[in-house]
Amino acid sequence: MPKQPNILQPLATPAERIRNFCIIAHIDHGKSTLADRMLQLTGSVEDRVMRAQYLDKMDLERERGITIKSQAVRMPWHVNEEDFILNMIDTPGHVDFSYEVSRSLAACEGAVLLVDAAQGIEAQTLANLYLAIENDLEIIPVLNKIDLPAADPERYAEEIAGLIGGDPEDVLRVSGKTGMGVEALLDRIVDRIPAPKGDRDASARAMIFDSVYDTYRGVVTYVRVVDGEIRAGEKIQMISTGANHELLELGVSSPEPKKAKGLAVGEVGYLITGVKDVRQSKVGDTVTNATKPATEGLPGYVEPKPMVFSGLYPIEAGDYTDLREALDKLKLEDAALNYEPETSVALGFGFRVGFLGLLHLEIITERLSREFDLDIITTAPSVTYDAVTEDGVTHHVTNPSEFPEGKISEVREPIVRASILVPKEYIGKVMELCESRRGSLISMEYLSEERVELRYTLPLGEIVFDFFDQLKSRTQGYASLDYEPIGDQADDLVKVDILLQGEKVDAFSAIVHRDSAYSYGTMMAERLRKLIPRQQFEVPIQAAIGARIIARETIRAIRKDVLAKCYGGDISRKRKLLEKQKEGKKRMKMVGRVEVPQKAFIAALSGDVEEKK
Ligand SMILES: Nc1nc2c(ncn2[C@@H]2O[C@H](COP(=O)(O)OP(=O)(O)OP(=O)(O)O)[C@@H](O)[C@H]2O)c(=O)[nH]1
Repeated sequence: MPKQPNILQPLATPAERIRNFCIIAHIDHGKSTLADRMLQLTGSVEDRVMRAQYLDKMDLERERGITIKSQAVRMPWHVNEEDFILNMIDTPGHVDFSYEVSRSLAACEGAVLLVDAAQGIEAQTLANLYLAIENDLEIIPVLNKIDLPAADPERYAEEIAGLIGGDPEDVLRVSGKTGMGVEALLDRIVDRIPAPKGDRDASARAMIFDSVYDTYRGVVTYVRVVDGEIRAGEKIQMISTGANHELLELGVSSPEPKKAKGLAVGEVGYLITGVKDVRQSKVGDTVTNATKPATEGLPGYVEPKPMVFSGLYPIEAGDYTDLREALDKLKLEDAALNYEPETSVALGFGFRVGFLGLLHLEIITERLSREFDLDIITTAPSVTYDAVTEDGVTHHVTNPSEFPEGKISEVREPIVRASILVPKEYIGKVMELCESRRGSLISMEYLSEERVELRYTLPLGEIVFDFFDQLKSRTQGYASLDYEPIGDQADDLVKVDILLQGEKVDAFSAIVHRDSAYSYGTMMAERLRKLIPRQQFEVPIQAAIGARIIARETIRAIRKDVLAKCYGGDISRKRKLLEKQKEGKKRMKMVGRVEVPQKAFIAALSGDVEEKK
């Protein structure tokens, strides 16, 4: 008798036995813990080797408890006498990575909507739910953490049913921690989520939903096959660039990588082509067979676009080359990271770096310090402005110091639509904050008796700074925020320069609304007055819009004579003091005639200001 193909093996699994799903949840609602239980229950990971948050491979992720990179896992599940393959696609939870989230969702037919039974729906639950609905996914609502004493499943089941329709009784109740209800959830995934559909005889079309750089294996590209099949050993083509690549390895993660003969319609797996850089294998792109390429890519491909820019400078000038090398390395694994060299009077040689958002910035700077042991200073994050000069030319400004001089007819800035969820008693405080940041209210909607969703349009430049911290502190941590860019808009924006004895200090230039120009100018001038040591002459510190001075502080003159103290004393002590002064000078930057310790610049940027002695 011919041997039956084992349908649990890749390439042999018929599409109708596959279920592709993801888990969407707000941060900390227990996605990773639930994924761990699923791995255990399906026998994908033995109890012996199970460790908490198995799928969060990066140390930094585990420590911060956030998921940065999505991964896919293939798990067998047996129900009603039949074998199935469940592909769980992990999605990053944060707004900065929403494009990656949308691609992960597009690789699935269904989504488990996971909500903490003690917290209820939060902003990221909603944002991801909307994305899942846009992608036509079947939604399976689930309340998690029902083992918690504070859990209130009845109340939140109502809230969820009110949001997505259906019966509150239909909302599953599980505990990722104890494993309660998780088997029933796996059964329901098989039952409710549609099997993938595709044309097995067509040229291959597989969507890249993740691309990860691995030091040992090079770039590992995760794909979901939509049509046709990809076989090990063949040549593949990237549709966006037309580039052909040799397929060195193909396989599935179960969850450890396992080589396979191929991937057919509906399957999820990884490809290794030997490319060195994730830019050659971009999220959203379509992979096809090089010999019989599909003519059209799958819809939805977008180039990642940096939204927030900041200058990164080594604190020790000698670390510049190390910083460049570190950025070059990070770029291999991060297609959204962009940078170019930049010099600043105040901070020396560094880089202008583009990020997807603030969390992205934070992750990169933290990795530079932890993994590369670099001490760096970042300038205040800024967005991209379009400044139109009177001659009709548009200047794309990612660094305030590049803002064009002379008459400007219009300045446009990026705008986002923000959704903020808060308990109703904080509505007033949130509105106050949004209004102080030039927000305009679009709508206000009660999700339940307690909770409200406020929608605002806000300039991105107003929220990149400390908006989230402000929001949290005004609502005792209860508010959650999500936003998406919706284009740009003109406003009365000006560049404020800070001058030391008439010389501009580039690192402190900022583009702000005219109404905030004065407060920005006085704040920076005051900080610098406190931080810069007295010189042998008087030093004016000014804030200016163009040629117009809007604020002024003065550092009074002093004659700093180090030798005065040892008048008549012994010569070796005098020499020592002179040496010491020379040492100190090395760390000084000259702005015109003014000597400024680099420390002062750093402190002024970070707001860490103590009055000098
Ligand atoms: N009591 C209880 N705690 C849980 C349960 N599931 C998760 N937790 C805890 O909730 C916290 C967050 O869980 P994670 O699994 O890290 O949450 P996550 O949603 O993956 O978080 P992100 O990756 O940051 O989005 C951890 O401290 C878990 O131990 C549960 O069912 N019951």
